[in-house]
Amino acid sequence: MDETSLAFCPGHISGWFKKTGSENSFSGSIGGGIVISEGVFSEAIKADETVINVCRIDRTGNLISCDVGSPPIEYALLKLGISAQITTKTILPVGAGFGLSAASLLSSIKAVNELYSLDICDEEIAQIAYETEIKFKSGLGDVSACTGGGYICRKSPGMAGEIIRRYDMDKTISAISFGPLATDKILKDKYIMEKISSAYNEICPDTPEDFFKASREFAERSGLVSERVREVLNECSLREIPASMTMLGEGVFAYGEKAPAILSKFGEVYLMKMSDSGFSFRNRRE
Ligand SMILES: Nc1ncnc2c1ncn2[C@@H]1O[C@H](COP(=O)(O)OP(=O)(O)O)[C@@H](O)[C@H]1O
Ligand SMILES: CC(C)(COP(=O)(O)O)[C@@H](O)C(=O)O
Repeated sequence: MDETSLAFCPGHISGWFKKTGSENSFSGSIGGGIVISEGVFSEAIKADETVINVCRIDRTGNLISCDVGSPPIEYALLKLGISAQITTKTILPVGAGFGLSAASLLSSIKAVNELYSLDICDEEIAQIAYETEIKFKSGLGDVSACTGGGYICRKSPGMAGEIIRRYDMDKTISAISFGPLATDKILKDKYIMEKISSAYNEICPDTPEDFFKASREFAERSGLVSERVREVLNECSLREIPASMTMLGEGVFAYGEKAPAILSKFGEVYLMKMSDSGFSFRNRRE
């Protein structure tokens, strides 16, 4: 049997963010988010040609569907000068604001690092993932977020940026998605990005409730809340359930035990917790 290497990276839901750098350069972002227990598993096998299978699985790990190809991961492997067959697996929808492009990059690079004994340290792995994200405009701050766990506040951008991580978010986090918002298109839209910038409020909440309050205030000011998202947020407000919009996806994430029942009226509910840790190697087998 072929040698297989498995790594995992948690996803990251941004509650608020602001792009940093000059108008046409994407140096990263500052903002707040939650590193979540659901994310991406990447399984790598040595191969002469790179093939990336992007798969959805159900809660029990059964495959639902797979697509072939992930330009960011293909690019990262090319930069490393290696080829591999990689299968990424996640229960979460792609492009829906769960930071899966960053998670799939980090878990895939970590997996091939072990597979080929490349001896690249975690900081370098994150740097490659970060540069790839910026190049493809598939994310700005998710890579730095997923180098650790917690609900976080990124005070400065990039891999050397200052991040405050808090860990007292113990209750269930639930989320629904109405569909994707293409991160690269939004990041290239000058009008939307200006609105997002002016919605930004420099804040570092120190309780889960304040985290959701700050997220909600940003979402309201950002102009990104759709009719469908608004309906769910209103329903949550009525029941005093902390909730906001998943950045950048047309969806809602909410906090606490009352939330799943309310969200389930609107769509499939994804249940998760805050993750205490970032990306990691899982195992290698023959
Ligand atoms: N699970 C995954 N496995 C492999 N590649 C992925 C995965 N999720 C996202 N990507 C890649 O990243 C690109 C952009 O994703 P993006 O819209 O930023 O999603 P997200 O909001 O989940 O981060 C996708 O078109 C795909 O090429
Ligand atoms: C909000 C976003 C720019 C994109 O997040 P996603 O759509 O999940 O890739 C994120 O990377 C951030 O900088 O906060």
